[in-house]
Amino acid sequence: MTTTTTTTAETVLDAGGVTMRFGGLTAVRSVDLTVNSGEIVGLIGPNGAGKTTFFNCLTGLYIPTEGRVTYKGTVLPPKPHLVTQAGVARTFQNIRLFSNMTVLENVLVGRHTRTKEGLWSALLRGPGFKRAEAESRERAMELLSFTGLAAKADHLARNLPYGEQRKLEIARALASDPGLLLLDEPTAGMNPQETRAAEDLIFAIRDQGIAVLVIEHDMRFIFNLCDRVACLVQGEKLVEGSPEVVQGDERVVAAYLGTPFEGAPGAEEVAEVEAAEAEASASAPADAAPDGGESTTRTTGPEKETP
Ligand SMILES: Nc1ncnc2c1ncn2[C@@H]1O[C@H](COP(=O)(O)OP(=O)(O)OP(=O)(O)O)[C@@H](O)[C@H]1O
Repeated sequence: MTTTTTTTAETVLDAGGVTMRFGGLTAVRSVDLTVNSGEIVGLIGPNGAGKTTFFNCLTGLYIPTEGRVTYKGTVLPPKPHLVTQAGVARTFQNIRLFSNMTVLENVLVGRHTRTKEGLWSALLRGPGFKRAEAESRERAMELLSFTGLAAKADHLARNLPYGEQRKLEIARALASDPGLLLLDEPTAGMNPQETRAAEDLIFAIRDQGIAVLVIEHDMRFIFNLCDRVACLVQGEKLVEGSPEVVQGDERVVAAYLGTPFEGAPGAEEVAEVEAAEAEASASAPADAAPDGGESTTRTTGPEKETP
């Protein structure tokens, strides 16, 4: 299903007709999605549905084969650092911290897109650089307090427990002062307590005026957190709506359980394969296996041993 999106003054992200092909594989097919200010939007879908590929198209890691992506009405440049500079920050499915740097240093790295001091100023450590450095440290410490990591500012990132490493990734993303934050599986590997804390943190980020788009497999988390949810299946947007609408949609349930329904992307191909298999097993003698091995015809009852 594709919905018509209307650009309003409130639209932060507007992705229209985004398609990404890798050779013969269409990983994302003509996906439209908007995120408005004050919103937390969820992106769900089974493994391989194209969620991360779609994120990569939004953040300049991939240049979409077709479609366009705008942030606050301006087309996003096709380079990750320029996308960050424009106001879109992200975290990754696999944590990407500088593990041998301290927690504070990791956040300072995320701050560099917002500092204007050049290389010479940094090397000569002039007054402009010192002032900018002090401001960056102050902002970084604020973010560490906001994410609950201030007491660990001097710890090496690699020594943080897993849940805190994920929080640190978020703090680092926030250091670029984004208007939109993209989170790719922020609770992956977390225990229930850490997941609840992550939920509170994302609500707090939204309350600071940052729109959020989040990919997640934990359905309870996503339906509790999001104002709107879109479900991708085999690269296409299948359903979009409120958490109540999406979780009650039989097509979403079927996609997760792997049961294709009429009209689902790929359902026709699955039906064809099933019909061909049924025809082949109907025409083959039950006790004959074409390759001389075991017959593929299965009976429903317990198999009897032949004497
Ligand atoms: N760089 C690439 N080159 C070729 N194929 C790719 C590439 N990246 C992704 N794909 C393919 O695109 C499809 C979508 O993958 P993607 O990782 O976007 O799915 P996903 O919904 O994020 O899955 P998961 O929930 O498992 O992370 C998959 O078939 C994947 O193998």
